[in-house]
Amino acid sequence: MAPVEQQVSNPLSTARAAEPRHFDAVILSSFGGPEGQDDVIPFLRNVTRGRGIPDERLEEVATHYRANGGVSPINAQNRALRDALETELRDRGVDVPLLWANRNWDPYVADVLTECNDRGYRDLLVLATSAFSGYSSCRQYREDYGMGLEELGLADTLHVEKVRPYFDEVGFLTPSVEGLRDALAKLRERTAEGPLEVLFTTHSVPDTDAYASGSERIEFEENSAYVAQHLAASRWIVDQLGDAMDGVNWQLVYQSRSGPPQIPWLEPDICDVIETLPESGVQGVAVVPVGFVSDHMEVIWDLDTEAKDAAAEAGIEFERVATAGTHPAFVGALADAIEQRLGTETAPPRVSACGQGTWFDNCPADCCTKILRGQTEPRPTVAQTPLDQPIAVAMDEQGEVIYR
Ligand SMILES: CC1=C(CCC(=O)O)c2cc3nc(cc4[nH]c(cc5[nH]c(cc1n2)c(C)c5CCC(=O)O)c(CCC(=O)O)c4C)C(CCC(=O)O)=C3C
Ligand SMILES: [Fe+2]
Repeated sequence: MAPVEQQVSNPLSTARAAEPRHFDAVILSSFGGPEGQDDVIPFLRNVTRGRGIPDERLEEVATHYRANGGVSPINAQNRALRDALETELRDRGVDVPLLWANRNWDPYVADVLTECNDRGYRDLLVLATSAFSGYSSCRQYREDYGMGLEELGLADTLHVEKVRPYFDEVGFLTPSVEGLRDALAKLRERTAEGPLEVLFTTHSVPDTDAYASGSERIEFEENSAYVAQHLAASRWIVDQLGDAMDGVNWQLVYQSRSGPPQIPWLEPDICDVIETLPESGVQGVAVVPVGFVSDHMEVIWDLDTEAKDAAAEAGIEFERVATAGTHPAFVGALADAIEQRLGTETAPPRVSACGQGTWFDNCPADCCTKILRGQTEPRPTVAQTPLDQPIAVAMDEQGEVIYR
């Protein structure tokens, strides 16, 4: 568990909180995935529209889905998460409908916005299945809704906000702590006293995305909110394990790179690292997909197939830790975050287990900006704090919030 002094909200977390308000509905918002062989190519075209992903990469990724019957596990996982969260909210007496929408597959964001409008839901709270700051993980969700509203002519009718990135929630990190403890115990049984390695893994992104993540007004480790948050989450998980980490090295690695080879993405790649582990005598590797919330295709293919094969090739033992999925601690943390936005009487304080304070409810306008090819300005976006408004960037030693 987090140290006791972290169990209360701090001034930075409070300064970054939006005023609690009424929402007519919560929309669990995700990536989406194909549900059969015929969906695979249309889905991949949706994902890569205007992104310059080479055709060979698309064909390669298609084979991952094809091998699984053309079905991504992600939709079933999101249905399960929606059901679990719906039950949790009902058990808490929080009366708010929970809908589900995707960026790249049915049910699409625009269709769900239309449905909300038809049902008279005007104030909507988006909850993304992504825990970290970053263009793909946070801002793009705000753009999905900004563009959807504009397309439908509903920008003045519907009001959309988004739940903050929740990478620093105890409830999000707990499943990884439990899973890593089990994985290390299993590896110990199979490797006697030899050194072990823990690889925390997340989606690689182009360097330009990584260094644009967060706001330029805030300083981050490695100059990247995306990298800094993953490092903080990984360190916190390691700290919780205590003695179980004796003789165990850890590092943050990246997976699922795409895009043309001449464009730099975050490194090192997980499989490249696994290859070199025998050189330092490592006998077993535990892989923690800290960057993902469910065991979707990028987890079961890139880790359970490719990384596992790389470990076998290197002659070392392999364990992959489960993602948060529908773990009760995670579902509870998501329900807490919703209650905080609604301002219910039972809403717990905002607690950042591994950051200086929780992230912004409404991201600064300069957060994770990305101008896509053929554009001259950022796309329409919801749920942000205008540029001319100061933001809470840090907290000094006296606990005073610094604005910039
Ligand atoms: C940061 C990040 C997350 C984590 C945050 C989050 O969870 O949102 C994530 C999640 C996911 N990515 C997924 C799938 C894909 N991502 C692709 C492409 C890309 N991802 C990127 C980044 C991320 N992606 C980027 C910078 C690209 C390049 C093109 C672009 O800028 O858009 C491509 C195109 C082909 C390829 O190049 O691989 C596919 C098929 C699935 C679904 C898995 C399933 O079906 O179970 C999920 C959950
Ligand atoms: Fe992706």
